[in-house]
Formats: sequence, structure tokens, C-alpha cells
Amino acid sequence: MSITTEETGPPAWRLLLGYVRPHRWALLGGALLSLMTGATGLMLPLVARDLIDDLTDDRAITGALLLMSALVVANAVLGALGSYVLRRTAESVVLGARRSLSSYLLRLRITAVDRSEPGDLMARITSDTTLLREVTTDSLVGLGTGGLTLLATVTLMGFVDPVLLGVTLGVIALAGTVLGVIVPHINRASRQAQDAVGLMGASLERVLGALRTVKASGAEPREERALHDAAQESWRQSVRAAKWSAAAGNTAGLAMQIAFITVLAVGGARVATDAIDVGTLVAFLLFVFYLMSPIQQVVGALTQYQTGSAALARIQEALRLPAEPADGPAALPTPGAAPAALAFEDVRFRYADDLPYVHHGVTFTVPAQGMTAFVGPSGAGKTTVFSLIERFYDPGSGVITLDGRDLADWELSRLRASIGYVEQDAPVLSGSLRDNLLLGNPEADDGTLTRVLKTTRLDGLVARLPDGLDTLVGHRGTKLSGGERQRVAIARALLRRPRLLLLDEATSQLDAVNEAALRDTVADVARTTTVLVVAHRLSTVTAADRIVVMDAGRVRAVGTHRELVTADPLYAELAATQFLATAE
Ligand SMILES: Nc1ncnc2c1ncn2[C@@H]1O[C@H](COP(=O)(O)OP(=O)(O)OP(=O)(O)O)[C@@H](O)[C@H]1O
Repeated sequence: MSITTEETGPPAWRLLLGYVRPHRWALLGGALLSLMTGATGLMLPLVARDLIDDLTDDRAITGALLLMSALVVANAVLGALGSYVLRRTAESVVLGARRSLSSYLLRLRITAVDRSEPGDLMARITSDTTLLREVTTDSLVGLGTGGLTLLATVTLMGFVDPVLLGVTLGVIALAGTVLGVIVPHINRASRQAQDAVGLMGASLERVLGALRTVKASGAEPREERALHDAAQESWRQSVRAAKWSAAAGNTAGLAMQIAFITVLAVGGARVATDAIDVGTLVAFLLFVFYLMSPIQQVVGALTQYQTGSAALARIQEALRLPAEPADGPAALPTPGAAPAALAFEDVRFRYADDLPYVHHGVTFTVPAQGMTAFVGPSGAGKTTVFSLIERFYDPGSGVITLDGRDLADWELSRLRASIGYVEQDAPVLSGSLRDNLLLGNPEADDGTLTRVLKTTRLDGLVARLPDGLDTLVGHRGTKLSGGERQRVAIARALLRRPRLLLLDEATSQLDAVNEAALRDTVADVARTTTVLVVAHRLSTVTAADRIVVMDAGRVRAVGTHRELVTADPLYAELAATQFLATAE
């Protein structure tokens, strides 16, 4: 899938100039070196003419020969230096684009991520930015230096013989018309080829992210086909682009050959009528020969730009996705910071304009400190309450306040620094156990870490593992059990010293002993912190200070377990049938 945005932004070259601007001096240096390379090349025909004249007039040719040798060496050295500087600059442009794009993607709003394929976004950072390299050197510099060299060559040719120049330009103009038709095709094919690479990234991410399920479902052949189709489509479009590029390159080459032959014929006739001498014709033919390189450079720049602008357009689309403000990291609450109070006032919310409302006016208050459990049937909107508190989404109407202050008025990083969030599927990132635990607070000291490991009963696991905290947990923590992953997620949240802890309880995955231990931990934390739990266990709800019963996007009752069992039929039914009643 590719991102679809309605807006049309500024043209691709504007974005390219933005990336190039910090490196403009290096680029200019590289371009100057290229120009000097071109100039040394251009001087050769003139020296050659002198050499022929010297020969014809029986003069010594040593000087002309020495000059020619010096020019050839200078041409090679300047050429090598120029191409190094340009390539280095182009790599820096790619680096800049990758940095800014990856920073941007990390700040994407969750709504934007909901609508995109991570694999496709990944392809935009890795594959599309790579194409900027060629656009910078071949396209920008090629157009600049090639254009200037072309102009200089044409001017010199005009001085040598305006008639022959007219003949040459006539042939080039014809070729230019043909190129005008070819070039847009390259852009379209390149765009489709890059989209197909994005599609492949998305398919790959889909498969690798759920490889166990794919294997267990025997779905490998189908997924393989999807991957192959995307690869095939990229091939097909790249080949189409190659076909048009080849046609463009050859049109330019052919035009030069025709120009060469025409100049030879017309020039020969002019020599025969004594309008010009042989030296002038040779010099002109050498100029036509030298014209080849800048023309090919300009044509290459135009075709390359088509590929690059397709990539730039894809990068631009990613940069138009809605992102959160970049307000920098905020300090975590100091130890012993006061717990937070929370309130929802008539909150209405839906995930997208074309989706039905999930919250139809949710209202509740949670005082600072203590444990509040959210219960309700599946799909009632409990997890959505947590997503709104974290401001992954903003409510359509109504107000959510933390410490009496509207969430919209909080600096986002400060808001999130106050909260510890344990998601239901308790994600663990690849890396070591220590990296995972310290993800939310890299500065936590060893004493705190040991204490948290103990409260979450992870100390036994760490002692058992051969590399202890430095054990690598595998992609998405596959080397840990479900229960361990969950405890790691809780430990990670606790290490942030949250003033508000959001715990989306897993529906399973904890054995009775660990569940009892965790209940004690959460009860302990609730003495100094405000704890909100989406509860699936009877042991959790009975331990809660208050329970919010949600149904179909509304709060239908608030109370304690004892009160609700008699007062609310839905709660009574949930308590009797749905809670996983273990470890009381
Ligand atoms: N990112 C999303 N985009 C669109 N719809 C969503 C999204 N997340 C959840 N929903 C929908 O919102 C509704 C409420 O979901 P929510 O996860 O809040 O329910 P829940 O009460 O936590 O359920 P459960 O107990 O099964 O976890 C569901 O109908 C769900 O399909």
C-alpha cells in the first residue's frame, strides 16, 4: 500500500534544494572541479589546431605537445577529485535526508501510522533516499556543469565557424524534441517501480512480523506469491524506466553522430570552397566530439531527475503525514512526586471520520492515588481510554484533564513523562533485557533496577539467564515467555517512576503465583501512584479501590466490587462468567 495524501505539496526540486542547501559549498566546489575538468578538455581542440598549424607551417611542435600532455594530466586529476567531492557531498545529502525523515517518522501521530504500512515507510527511508545520491550528483551537478560546458563549447564553436554551429544546433534541436516525449515516461515508470519496492517492504514486514502465524496457517505459498508479485512489479517498472532511459541516451548519442557526419559533409564542402581551412574543420569536429559529453550529461541529468523526483515525491508524501510537535525529551518525575488525578468529561471519540464513535460521552473521575479498574465487554472502549490519556489520539469533543489541566494544554513530552503505560500485548523490543528495562529511563541506577526486578519477580529469571541482564531477548522478545514479557513491560513502566500507571492487563499469561505477586506489586504501587487497570481478572477488580464499568462506549456504573455485584447486572454477569478467577 502506498500513502495517499490529497494535497499536492511544493515541487520535488524544492525539497531536493532543502536537502542540498547545507552542502551547497561542497557541491559548488565539486561542480567547479567538474567545470575545470571540462575546460581542460575544451582547450585540447584549440591546442590541436595550433599543433596542426605548426606542422603545416613547419614550426616546432614541442610546446604544443607539452601543453597537450599537461592538459591531459590536469583533466584526469581534476576529474577524479571532482567526482570524489561530488560523490561525498551526494552521500551527505542522503544522510541528511535519512536523518530528517527518520526523526520525522518517529514523531508521526498514531493516526498516521494506523493509515500507513510500516514496511512502506521503511522503504521510503532506506530505498528512496538512496536515489537522492544520483539526483544530487548526476542531476543537479550534471545539469549545472553539463549546461555550462555545453554553453562554453557552443560559444567557442560559434567563434570557430557559425555556419557549422547552425548545422550542429539544428540536429540537436531535433533530438531535443524527441527527448521531450521520452522523459516523462521515465518518471512514471520510476514512480511505479519505487511504489512496488514499498509494497514489497510492506509485505515483508507483514510476513516477518507474524512468521509463526504464517507458518502455522500454512500460508507461506500465498505470502511468497505476494512478495514475488511485488518484486516482479518493481522489476517490470524498472525495466520500463530502463527502456526509456536507454532510448533517451541513444537519441542523444545518435544526434551527435548525425551532427558529426553532417558537419563533416558540410565542413568538407566549405573546405573545398576555401570558406574555412582544414585546421578549423578538424577543430570543429573535435568540438562536436567534445559536445558529446556535456550533452550526455544534461540528458543523463534529465532522465536521472525523473527517477529522483519520483523518489522525492514518495519522501514528500511521508513528510506530509501528520506528526506530533518536536518538543524534546522531558525530565521524568522526581522520586516521591505526587500521584496524578484524572478526569474524563463527556468525551466523544472515533478513530477516523469514516468510522463509528467508540466513546459516546465518557465521564468519570479518578482521584490521585489508589487503583481504579476498568471492566466491560470486549470492544467497550477500555483500551481507547488509555490511548486518549497518552494522547495517541485526541477526543472529538469533551475534555480530559490530568491534575485539573486539559491534556491539550500539556506539553506532550511532559505529559508522557508522567505516565507509565503497559500495553496489553506487552511489547518487548529486540536487544538485551537491560535495554528493554531501561528504555523509558536509561538513567535508572542499579539499586532501583534491582528493587523493581524484585517487585516484578524478574530477579529469578535474571539470575537464571547465562548473561543475566545482558541476555538478548530476540526480535519482539521471542526468547521470553508471555508472562515474562508482561513483567518486563511492567518493570519498564515502573522504572519511570510514573505519577499515573496505565496497566492494560493481559487476558492470560500469568500463573497463579506470579499473578498474586503482581497484584501485591500493583497494590503497593497504588499507595504512592494513581493506577488505572483494564482488568480481566477477578483478583484485580476485588483489589481495586473503585471499578468503572464500561459498555458500548459509555460508563454505566462506578463502585466497588461489593457494591457493583448487587447494583449492576452487567457487572454481576461479568464477575460470574468472564473474569479469569484465579489466585484469590
Ligand atoms: N486503531 C484503531 N482504529 C480503528 N478502530 C479501532 C482502533 N482501535 C480500536 N478500535 C475499535 O474501537 C473499539 C473499542 O476498542 P478498545 O480496544 O478500546 O476496546 P476494549 O474495551 O479495550 O476491548 P478488549 O477488552 O477486547 O481489549 C473496538 O470496536 C475496536 O474495533
